[in-house]
Amino acid sequence: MEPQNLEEHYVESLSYTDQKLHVKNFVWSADEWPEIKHDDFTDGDDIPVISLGGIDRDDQKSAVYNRVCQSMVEAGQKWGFFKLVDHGVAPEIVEDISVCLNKFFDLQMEQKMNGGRTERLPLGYSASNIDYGHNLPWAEILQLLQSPQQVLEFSKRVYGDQYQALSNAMIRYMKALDELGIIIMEMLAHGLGLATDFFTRYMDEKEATIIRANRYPPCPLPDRCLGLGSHSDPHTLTILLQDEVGGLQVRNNENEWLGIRPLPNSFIVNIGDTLEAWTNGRLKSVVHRAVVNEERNRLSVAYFISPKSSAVIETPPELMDSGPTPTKYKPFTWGEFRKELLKKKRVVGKTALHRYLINP
Ligand SMILES: O=C(O)CCC(=O)C(=O)O
Ligand SMILES: [Fe+2]
Repeated sequence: MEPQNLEEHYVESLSYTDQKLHVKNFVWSADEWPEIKHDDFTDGDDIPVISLGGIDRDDQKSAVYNRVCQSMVEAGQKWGFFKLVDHGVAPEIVEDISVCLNKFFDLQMEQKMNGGRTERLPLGYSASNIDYGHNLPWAEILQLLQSPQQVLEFSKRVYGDQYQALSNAMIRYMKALDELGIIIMEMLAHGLGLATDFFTRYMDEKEATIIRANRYPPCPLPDRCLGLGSHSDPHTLTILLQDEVGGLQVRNNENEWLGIRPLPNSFIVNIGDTLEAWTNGRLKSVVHRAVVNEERNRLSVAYFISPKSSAVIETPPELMDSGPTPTKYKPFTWGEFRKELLKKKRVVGKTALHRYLINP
């Protein structure tokens, strides 16, 4: 069918009961149209795979611990991304959250809207992001704080007294990912020659850690729409779960888009803007996006890890450069950066950190 005809199709999966949307409402500006498809992968050209098999956190002098820390830092420098296997999160925890989130997204819109995002609380469920006006994401989104209380409240609003399956799955998953996040942050610090607790000493409170589930419905016009446009993650570290469908693409050092092949039982780990600044640009926060496909729903779950709001993001002496400008960024607190982010509707590409650059 011609794109013009497809554009007239009604998009039930992303329409609210009082707001009917058609494919044409989701067509992006032509310069953003993806040239590679959700399942275009290049053999031998993908982000590194790192295994935590045999890692003992309490034996930081061991050769294997040091080798894996080094490979994490190298991946963070070169790609900003890696796949993590043998990560120690129980398969049933991952299975459970995937099943519960897919069931949630399968509900009728009216029921999902009981947990809808409101002006007061910019979290909860939303179909796309209508307030962007144009370049609308082809995605349903559920965002919640790492707060068992908020998760329970949300589950009860959607499911009434049947709330426990979703809230239990989410609370368990968040706890497991907090633990994994600490291990990774310790290993990155160690690999950079910093005290192992250099980052994690600010991470005992989880007030600003967020879970975001994205479900991308089948799209009749995937070469003109995007699930999520090109962006970098503003937080410190992202641990992303993606199903087997494919759609995550990362921009490499040659500015080309690269499809990330789904790998069973793995997570994708990527460096956020805050960690790039904290490490004086040693670790890179890299632009990525999600493309959609004609046939299948795709689920991804991003866990955005952050320090507490009062943490000062400031380059440690070990990572300063020689020469007249030893640091690239002015110090800032995560809380201040986060407040700025919340004011913006959308951050395109990699622009959020620029105002802290010493030499813009
Ligand atoms: O769906 C994906 O693979 C990417 C999700 C993502 O980048 C995000 O939620 O920030
Ligand atoms: Fe992202």
